[in-house]
Amino acid sequence: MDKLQIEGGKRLFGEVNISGAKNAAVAILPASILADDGLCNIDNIPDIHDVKCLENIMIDMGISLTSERDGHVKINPNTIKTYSAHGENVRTMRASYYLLGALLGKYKKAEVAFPGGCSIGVRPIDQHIKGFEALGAKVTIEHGYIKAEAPNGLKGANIYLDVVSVGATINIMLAACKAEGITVIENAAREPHVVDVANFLNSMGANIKGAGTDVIKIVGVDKLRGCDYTVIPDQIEAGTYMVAAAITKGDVLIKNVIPKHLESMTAKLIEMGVNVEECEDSIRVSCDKRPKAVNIKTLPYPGFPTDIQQPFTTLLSVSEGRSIVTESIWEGRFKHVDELKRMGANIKVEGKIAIIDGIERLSGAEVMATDLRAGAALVIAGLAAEGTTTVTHVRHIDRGYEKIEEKLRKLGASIIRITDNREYFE
Ligand SMILES: CC(=O)N[C@H]1[C@@H](OP(=O)(O)OP(=O)(O)OC[C@H]2O[C@@H](n3ccc(=O)[nH]c3=O)[C@H](O)[C@@H]2O)O[C@H](CO)[C@@H](O)[C@@H]1O
Ligand SMILES: C=C(OP(=O)(O)O)C(=O)O
Repeated sequence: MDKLQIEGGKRLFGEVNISGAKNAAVAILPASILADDGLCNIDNIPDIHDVKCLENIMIDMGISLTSERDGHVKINPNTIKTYSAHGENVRTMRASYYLLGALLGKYKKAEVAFPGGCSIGVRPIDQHIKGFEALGAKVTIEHGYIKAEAPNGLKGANIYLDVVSVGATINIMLAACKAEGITVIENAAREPHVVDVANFLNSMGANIKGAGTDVIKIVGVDKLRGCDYTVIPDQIEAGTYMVAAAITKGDVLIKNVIPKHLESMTAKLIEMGVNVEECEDSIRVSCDKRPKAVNIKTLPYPGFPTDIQQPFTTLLSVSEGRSIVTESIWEGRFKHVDELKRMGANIKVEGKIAIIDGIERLSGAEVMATDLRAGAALVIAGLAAEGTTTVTHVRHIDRGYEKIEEKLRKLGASIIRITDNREYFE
């Protein structure tokens, strides 16, 4: 199993390019199934493990998918041979649940194994099921599979989500864009990736309005066609490099971003005394002093993203004063705290709250990535710590970060990947 070994204490300088957004790409790939004719040419697909899993699932289903250089993927979905998706790849990732909405929307039947994803708390899909049922589908759960079918077709409906759910909002959009009549999703998620998927579907000929607000209106259309599309940049990868620049007292230009998507993170860094300069499609983060403690509460967009909470916790662990972090989306998203404590952090978790008393410096240790962003948080800790940090279970990080050690090395970090006990420098 791969490990990342980091010699801490190097300030990060230079430029880093942000890849396409994981949580948009993993929805747009299954959304391409909805094309009735023509090819989907999608650019800026990140080179990450979750994308490879999804591509393999789709290829196994008979879909013609070629992944070309530089994040370009070409898809002809109409060679599909089955409406059933199963196997290890489906069960290990979260976003395989989007195959349900896409298959149901196009073929009116779908059978998909229960999804996996980060172990960050209970991850129900009741709102997805409620949405499919409101559109007229019969949904059953048997032998580890979710089966949805609508032999008489899907009909538009008004759906009020009981919780703001990214997955349910996107899955309902996928199922509804070819349903008969109008679907309205109320209390919809407003994340940039929700908007990106709506824009992709509209480029295919769908009629979706209101994405980015909490009311989305979908007027069903008869046919969708392939299109050319470019996935938005990953706001969480960008946030991760923003934190890495701040914690190492570096100066980094983070390129290929949409600064608007980063506003909640930018505001917190400025509150901490970090310098942030916004340009048109890049953001420069520099820091010349120890950041100040702040309080953070995770919320659905445009609030502070839960997915960047763990990297920020690392930064707060070496900031001056006491910070309170409230995680209000996932009840199990503090697993990185025990690992940070191995590095000397002074953090107490009480239910949804972490109380962090900043220390001067972390000390390197062997720590385990328990999930994707916990892994990123520990890499960031290693960059700032005194001595050597070894982060194990790197496969979690590889799910969502493209070439993390390569990008950090280019910024001056001392980081190597150890594979099967052999070190390699790419
Ligand atoms: C692949 C992907 O895009 N993953 C993201 C997606 O996950 P995911 O789509 O799984 O997260 P949701 O937005 O659905 O979950 C938000 C909250 O709603 C609850 N809930 C959700 C669905 C449901 O049917 N019932 C229910 O109660 C969840 O327990 C959670 O407390 O959004 C999360 C919240 O921004 C992010 O952390 C994940 O990175
Ligand atoms: C929780 C995350 O991913 P997933 O929903 O795919 O597990 C994440 O990207 O931080």
